[in-house]
Amino acid sequence: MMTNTTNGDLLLKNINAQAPFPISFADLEKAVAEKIDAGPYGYVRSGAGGEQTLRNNRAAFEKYSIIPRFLNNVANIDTTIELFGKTYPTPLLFAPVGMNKMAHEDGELAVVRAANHLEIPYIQSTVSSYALEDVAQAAPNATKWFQLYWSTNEEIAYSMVARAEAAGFEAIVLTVDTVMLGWREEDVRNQFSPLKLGYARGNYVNDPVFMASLPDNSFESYVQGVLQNVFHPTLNWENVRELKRHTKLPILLKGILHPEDAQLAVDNGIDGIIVSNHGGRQLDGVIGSLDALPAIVEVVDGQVPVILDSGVYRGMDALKALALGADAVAIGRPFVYGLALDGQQGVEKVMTNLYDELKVSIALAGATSVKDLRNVTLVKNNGVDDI
Ligand SMILES: Cc1cc2nc3c(=O)[nH]c(=O)nc-3n(C[C@H](O)[C@H](O)[C@H](O)COP(=O)(O)O)c2cc1C
Ligand SMILES: O=C(O)C(=O)c1ccccc1
Repeated sequence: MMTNTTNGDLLLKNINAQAPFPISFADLEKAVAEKIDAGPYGYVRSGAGGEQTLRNNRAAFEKYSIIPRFLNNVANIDTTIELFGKTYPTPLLFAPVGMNKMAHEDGELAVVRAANHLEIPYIQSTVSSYALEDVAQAAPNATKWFQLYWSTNEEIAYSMVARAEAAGFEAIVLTVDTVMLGWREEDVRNQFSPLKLGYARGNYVNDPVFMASLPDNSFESYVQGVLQNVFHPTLNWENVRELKRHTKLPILLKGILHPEDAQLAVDNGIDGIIVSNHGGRQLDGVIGSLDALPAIVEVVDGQVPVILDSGVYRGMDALKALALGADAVAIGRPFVYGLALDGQQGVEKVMTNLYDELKVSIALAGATSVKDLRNVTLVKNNGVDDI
């Protein structure tokens, strides 16, 4: 989308807002901590183990600085991107986040409506509160991708993929970093398990293959069935090749951090890569996802799109990831906080603020488009490394 930056309204509309809405990630987090219970809040906020990965994500963004260029006429900037042959007005995506009823009764329905309104691709989780068919019906025109958690019983995985195809989802995102749940101490502290509380029901109770696999229709059998299937430590490249044979949709792998895995993904005919450490929620002590990006961009070399998530909390973070070669960025916790605070409207506010800051930042860096950001000069550690 060509955006005119001369109207000066981007910040004033927030300053003049009737009901002030938190704008920074820290303020969003604080407001949500005051609004929802400690269990769900801790579940969303926390990282695995000692939260080193969570800190590494932020540290990676904080390490980079821009050396801007001026006198470049930045009155019109183009924030459009293209993915799998479709054009989108912003380089943002909704990362797949499960169990949205933890944040708001409208859950994924509110988020996909926001995605539709803002023309931002929506990635629905396997462990969503609402079924993928209901999400599709809530926003038939939104671009929707389906995030697949492999199932121990692979027929369940294929059944969900077939349902997603039938419901108009346009890509499959196979998450590879969650073959079992990370070591999450905050949830132990709070004795909180959303899976056991039934928040992940949507796609499972509506799946004929899953339901036929249960001994009976009790809630306990359902919970046991999900736990047995959603964690799938045997996942391997042969499964990826099989999945490819089961769908015509493009397949992305989410959670790639090593350039050799990125190379294997391309060699196996994968259509896109999401560089991610799951927002620091899986393995602790992992490289910040932004720090993993450059080596992956190098081996992928434009053959397939590279999307980044984990720690993108403001427009300037998105700018840095795009400047380092990401084709788009996906947003996780910030939209969940918007959802918790004000449903669909809250999601729209959070994503709009992120986008508005990105627009201002592209212009102030002296660039005129997302592609042009690749030419922006970035330095690490304030440029003092070589001194
Ligand atoms: C509450 C919560 C639930 C999540 N559920 C899923 C999921 O079901 N599938 C998945 O692939 N990633 C899931 N993620 C990870 C996100 O897709 C994304 O990788 C991560 O949130 C990005 O980091 P950020 O929160 O720092 O933006 C979840 C993240 C959160 C915070
Ligand atoms: O909480 C998560 O990050 C997540 O991805 C997940 C994975 C499996 C079951 C429930 C949630």
